Amino acid sequence: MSLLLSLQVQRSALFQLDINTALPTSGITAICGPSGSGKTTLLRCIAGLETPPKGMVQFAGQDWQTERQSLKPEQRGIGLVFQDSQLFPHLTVIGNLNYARKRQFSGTGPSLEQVCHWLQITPLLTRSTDKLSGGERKRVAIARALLRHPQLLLMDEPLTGLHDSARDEMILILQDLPTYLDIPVIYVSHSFHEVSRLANHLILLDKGTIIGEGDLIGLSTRLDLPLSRQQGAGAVLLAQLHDHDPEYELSTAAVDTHHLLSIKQINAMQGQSLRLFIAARDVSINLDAPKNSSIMNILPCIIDTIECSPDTPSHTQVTIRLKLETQYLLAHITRKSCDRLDLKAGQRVFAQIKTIALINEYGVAP
Ligand SMILES: Nc1ncnc2c1ncn2[C@@H]1O[C@H](COP(=O)(O)OP(=O)(O)OP(=O)(O)O)[C@@H](O)[C@H]1O
Repeated sequence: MSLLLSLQVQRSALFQLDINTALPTSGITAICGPSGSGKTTLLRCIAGLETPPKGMVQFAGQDWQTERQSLKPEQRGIGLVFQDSQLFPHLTVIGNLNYARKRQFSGTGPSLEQVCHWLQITPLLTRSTDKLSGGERKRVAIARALLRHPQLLLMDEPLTGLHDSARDEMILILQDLPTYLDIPVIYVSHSFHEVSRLANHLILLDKGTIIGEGDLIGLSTRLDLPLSRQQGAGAVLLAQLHDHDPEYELSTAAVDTHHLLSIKQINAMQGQSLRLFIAARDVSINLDAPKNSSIMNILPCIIDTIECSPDTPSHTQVTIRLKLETQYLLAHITRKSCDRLDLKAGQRVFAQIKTIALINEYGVAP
C-alpha cells in the first residue's frame, strides 16, 4: 500500500513542483529541503488544499485526486498540524479537542484520555488557549488532529518557534507516537537533524523536485546529496545498547557489533535498538590510534570517499565518508587537514568522536 503522487504545480516562472513518487503508508516519512524547495506546496496537494490540474493522488488504493475528480480535504480523512497550531482562540483546550471529536472521520481511534495522556496535556484541559506555552499549544494541536481519527497525519514544521528544551520534549513525545498509533505520518521540516530523530523514510526536495528518497539512514551518508555537505550533516547509525556506567552517568552502544561508543546515559535496556546521530563536524581523523586522549570514542575505519566539492558552504571544507563494518560515518574537516595528513580513499584511519557531542536520546526502533 502506498501514497501515490503525480503532481505538477506551476507557481511562477521561477518555481515548478514536479513530483512522481510512491510514499509508504506506514511509519514516519520526512519531507526535507531548503526554504522554497516546495515542501509545503507538496503537503497542501496531499491534503487537497490545492488541486493542480495535472495531478494524481491515491492513498492506499483510494483515489483522492484523478484527472476527473478530486476529494475535498475533509473527505480525505487527514489530520493536519501546521506551524502556527491554529487553535480556536475562543475555546478552551477541551473545547478545541471536543470540536475535533464531533468531527471524527471514523468511529475507531484513540480516546480523549489516551490522546491527552500521550501528549501530556491532561492538566491543561480547562485552560484558555491564550494561556498556553508554545510547546503546549503544539501538543494540543497534535491532540486535536489525532482526535479526528485520521487515516494519515500531515505535520508542517510542527516544532517551529520552540526553544531547545521544548523542542527536545516534543521530539520525545513524537518518537513514542508510532508505538501507540498505527497511522502513517508525513512530516515536513527543513532540519535534517530533527527528522533524523523521527523518520524512517526520507524525501529530499530541491527546487520543486525530488533529489533523493528512501531509507533515512542510507541517505544520511550519501555524498552525492547536498545533505552530506550542509552545516547540520551527520550520519545516522543503528546501534544496540551494550551497557550502562551509572557511576559516570554514561552508556555504551555497540555499532556494527564490535565498535563500542560511549554516549550520555540513556534509559534503555541491554540489547535495545537505538539510533545515533553523529554530526560530521564532531568527527575528527587520526592516522594512528590516539593514546592518552580525553576522547573515548576511537573507531578504526577505512576512508571510503573524500568529497571536495566547490558547492560546499565553504571550499575550505572536505566531506569524508568513513566505513566501519557495514555502516558509515561522515567527517567534515578542513581541506588543509586533509592535505596535511595526505588522506586517500582506501586508507585505514581512526575516527574520534567526543562523547559530549553525541545526541543519544533516540531510543527509536529502527
Ligand atoms: N501562493 C503562492 N503563490 C505563488 N507562489 C507561491 C505561493 N506559495 C508558495 N509559492 C512559492 O512556491 C515556492 C515553494 O514554496 P513552499 O512554501 O512550498 O516551499 P517550502 O519548501 O515549504 O519553503 P519554507 O521552508 O520556506 O516554508 C516558493 O518559491 C514560494 O515563493
